[in-house]
Amino acid sequence: MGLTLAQKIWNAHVVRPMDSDSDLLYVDMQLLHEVNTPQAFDDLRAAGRRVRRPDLNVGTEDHNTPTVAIDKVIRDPAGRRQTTMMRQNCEEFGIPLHRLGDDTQGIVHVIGPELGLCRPGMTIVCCDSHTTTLGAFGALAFGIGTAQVEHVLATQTLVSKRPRDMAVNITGHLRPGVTAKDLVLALIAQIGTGGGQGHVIEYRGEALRDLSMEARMTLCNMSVEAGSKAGLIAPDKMVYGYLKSCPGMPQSADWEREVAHWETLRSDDDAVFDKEVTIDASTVLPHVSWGTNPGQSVALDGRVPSPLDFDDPTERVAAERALAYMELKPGMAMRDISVDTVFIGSCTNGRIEDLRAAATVLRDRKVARDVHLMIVPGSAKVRMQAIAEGLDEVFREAGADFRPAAGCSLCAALNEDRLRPGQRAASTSNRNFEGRQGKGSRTHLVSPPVAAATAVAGRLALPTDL
Ligand SMILES: CC(C)[C@H](C(=O)O)[C@@H](O)C(=O)O
Ligand code: SF4
Repeated sequence: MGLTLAQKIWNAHVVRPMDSDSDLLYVDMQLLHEVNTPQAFDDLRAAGRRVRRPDLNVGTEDHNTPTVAIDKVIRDPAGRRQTTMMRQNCEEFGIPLHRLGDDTQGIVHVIGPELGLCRPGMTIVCCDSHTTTLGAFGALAFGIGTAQVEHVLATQTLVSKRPRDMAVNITGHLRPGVTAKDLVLALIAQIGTGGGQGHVIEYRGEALRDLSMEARMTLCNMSVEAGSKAGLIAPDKMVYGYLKSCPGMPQSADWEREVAHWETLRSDDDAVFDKEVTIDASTVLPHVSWGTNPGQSVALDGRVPSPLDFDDPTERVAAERALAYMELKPGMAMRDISVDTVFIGSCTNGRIEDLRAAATVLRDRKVARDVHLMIVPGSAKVRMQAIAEGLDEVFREAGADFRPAAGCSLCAALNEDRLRPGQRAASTSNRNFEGRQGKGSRTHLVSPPVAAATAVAGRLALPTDL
């Protein structure tokens, strides 16, 4: 029987089997940020251990860091403490750190690719659930907890449960104006937030070949919102083209050899997946979430559903609760929902292509008077690129708040950027749980073009509505 891509990568990294369902895996790269890591370093220190391969660990500062006044002391005490510890820990253990203010700093999942830290066939872990993003490069990349971080620091290996395999077959092609964000929201609405539980999703199908690296990263990023361990896409020319210009890549003959190896990284024709679903990309419309999990999403053309629309009792109760929290009435047109905040950023949609898409909509237009449009680049590099292309001018002219520093910002409200209770945002991020953007805040997940159009209209809107 043939093997799936995920199985091939997994098998190539098994140091030794542990028990019937888990293996000790070699980890090619561990990425770190300031949340969830201080404890791992403390425990390492307490056990008198060193970091086995400081060269295969890389840190950044992203969750707690401010996006304004970055030259001042971080005001929030928790943020200040975690960032300080990150700096001390990386210094003490010899791990390279991309600090706030550096040209290479940014959200961990955005800088990983930029710095050429992820290549096809690698195993990559990070103390963060959206590590799945890096599956866009044909790597097996997933989030781990604090105790596992310590284990990887000490040994560069990890005990992990063998995942099952799920194929998401994407047929057809996305319509103009429909993005990878819409595709993944539609997928999660179809399979549910537990649809990928225990599985690695491999996205397959011709439609993928049209998708840019940014779009593929958006898709893989949100795989975790379907409950999956990882999401990946077999590498192709698009991946090689992206990587070619990244730092540290092999040159000439070595590069050719590497590419020849990457070409073998695909599922065998007779590989068997434990689960398989199909989604026709040509039927996907721009999507927006109405509830408090990413699966509670509908087409923007649609209406807020009624709990009675759900046959499953658990889903019905969840819908009732979500509608109460979101203060929405069944049957209301999604387009009639007005917002006071729009956030464009995060590891889902804070890349240059996302900022370009927003700028295309905002050019020669103004943000609605009562709306605060906050645009936070995913990395310092994205920010510099946006400025080089004059996007910052477009944002300023439109009345948007283009932040001078990169980070997670309003995606998780772990720094000073947060909504007040009752505020409502359209957000290009990935999670819309209760209180995600601040206590009592309400979030509608959208794509970058919809976010920009919504900022102009003051209510959920498509660019074609303007
Ligand atoms: C803080 C971090 C551990 C968390 C995650 O794991 O995803 C965060 O990035 C998030 O998006 O909620
Ligand atoms: S941008 Fe949001 S989802 Fe991504 S790592 Fe940061 S907090 Fe998590």
